[in-house]
Amino acid sequence: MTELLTSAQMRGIEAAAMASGAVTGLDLMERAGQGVVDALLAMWPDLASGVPRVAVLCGPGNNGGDGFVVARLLRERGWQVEVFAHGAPDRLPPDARANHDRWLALGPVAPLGDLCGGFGKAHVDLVVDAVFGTGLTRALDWDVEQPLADISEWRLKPWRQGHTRIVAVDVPSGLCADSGRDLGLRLAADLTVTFHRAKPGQYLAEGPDHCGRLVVADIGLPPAAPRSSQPGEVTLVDARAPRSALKWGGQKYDHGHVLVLAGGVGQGGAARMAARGALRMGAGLVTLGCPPAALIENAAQLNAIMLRRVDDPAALTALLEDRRINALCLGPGLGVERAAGLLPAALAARREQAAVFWPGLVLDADALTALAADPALMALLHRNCVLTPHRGEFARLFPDLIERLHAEPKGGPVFSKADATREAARRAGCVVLFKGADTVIADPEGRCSIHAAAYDRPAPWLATAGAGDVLAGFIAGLLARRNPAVRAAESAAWLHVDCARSFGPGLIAEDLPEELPKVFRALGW
Ligand SMILES: NC(=O)C1=CN([C@@H]2O[C@H](COP(=O)(O)OP(=O)(O)OC[C@H]3O[C@@H](n4cnc5c(N)ncnc54)[C@H](O)[C@@H]3O)[C@@H](O)[C@H]2O)[C@@H](O)CC1
Ligand SMILES: [K+]
Repeated sequence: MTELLTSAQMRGIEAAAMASGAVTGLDLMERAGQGVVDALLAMWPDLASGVPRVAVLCGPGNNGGDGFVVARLLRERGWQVEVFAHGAPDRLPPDARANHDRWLALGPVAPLGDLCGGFGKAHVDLVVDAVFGTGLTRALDWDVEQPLADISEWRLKPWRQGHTRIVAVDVPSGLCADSGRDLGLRLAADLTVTFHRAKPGQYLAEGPDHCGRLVVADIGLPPAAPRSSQPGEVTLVDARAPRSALKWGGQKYDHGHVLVLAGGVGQGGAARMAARGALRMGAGLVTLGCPPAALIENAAQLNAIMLRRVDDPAALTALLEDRRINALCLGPGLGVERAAGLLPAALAARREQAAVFWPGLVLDADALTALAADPALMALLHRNCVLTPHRGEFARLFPDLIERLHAEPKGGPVFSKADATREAARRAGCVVLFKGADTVIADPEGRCSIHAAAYDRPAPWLATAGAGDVLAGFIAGLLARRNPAVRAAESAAWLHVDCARSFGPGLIAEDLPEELPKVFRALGW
């Protein structure tokens, strides 16, 4: 898992490094500026061969300080650099002020407001956005928003010659680094160079759409000791996540038995896709449990997946006497009424071996709607449950949290999807996987991770009917294989996107489980 750092955590690490005497603020600022220059030259090597014209936009804090360093380093390369600043120099923090003054020996500083209307007919190769970084505390005022908006518009003018590239220092100005929420974002970047570690806001909400390519520059801050994620931290689900799906041998009963509960006649497709997902994920056995009237329909469609009749809660309780069933999936195509009926029996299932434990339980779709309608059920959730709401289901379950998430952001850092998911998991007492292009997974102890289908992992084809049913099945499969709930959710989210990316355009939900063998092979398994 890759560590992500909020603004407050970043400030803490910087302060600790400076207090230890290992670095000074000026060292860090110089390395940050150098990191931006290195990254932009690596992305656009053609710029190095000419004498590019650059506009550097500097703000009133240390982000602006980084901008003054970039301006100086580019000027020293012989580039034509103009600097525009927002705020009075005598109010700059000391390191930013020092770099402002160093720049003054090389060139003037014009007010940011001079950019209203854009650059006119001038040709500009590169704009460096160093107005606000992690210190953004409120929405942009119009006197900052206007010039940034004007540059955005100016870029699209048909009479302009050549391409103007935008590099954002740390985050595009107006993006909340913690939440990815828009606090007056007007200028999307082609490249964002962030420092030490990426920030949650670069993966959440509006972040990925506005950062362009994301590069993390090392500025010599000490690395955190390697360890698994801790309460209060946010991590990024990375390519190490799918390891929990790896099979090491054993016979089918060693890999668990998933029971997927299905709904009535004509409603079985979603549950069958979930079951197929669980089976391909390596569960030793998968059984579909449906009402008697739907047996023929399901029997006609299933081979490796077993079929059992589950009429009602009593039948489910009886079936769960089979102690080999160690994971359940409720929701896809189940029907809200049947879900409400079966949920108490599913939640009551316990196993006693060395200690009491609960079978893994994925609650999706109709099971979430049933859960939202009956708060008493919420109290029965246990730590082997995984709730997989999309935004609408999350709103039914936690209306106050969605209201906070949708409220117009005023001050920063803004309440984020990570905050909302973490609070939901705490209340539910189980793992919550809040779906989206920015999927967030949290456990009741406050651990939180993000899986973003963005940057080098976009998966727009996943927006297709039934994709969520397969994800529920993937999680159930990994739970049956005795993965902790949070790890099952993270691995499933990663593999789900990988399947979509491996299949590519034209994907339908049925393709996702069938793509898993190819994805596993590509992982070298
Ligand atoms: N934390 C670190 O370890 C490092 C930080 N560095 C840079 O420092 C940045 C953070 O610097 P700061 O904390 O000074 O924060 P910023 O430079 O992002 O901005 C803070 C300043 O802007 C003002 N402000 C905030 N929101 C405003 C708004 N909407 N309208 C007008 N003024 C507003 C604040 O009052 C403050 O004066 C990082 O993004 C990064 O670029 C780097 O120099 C390297 C090391
Ligand atoms: K910025």
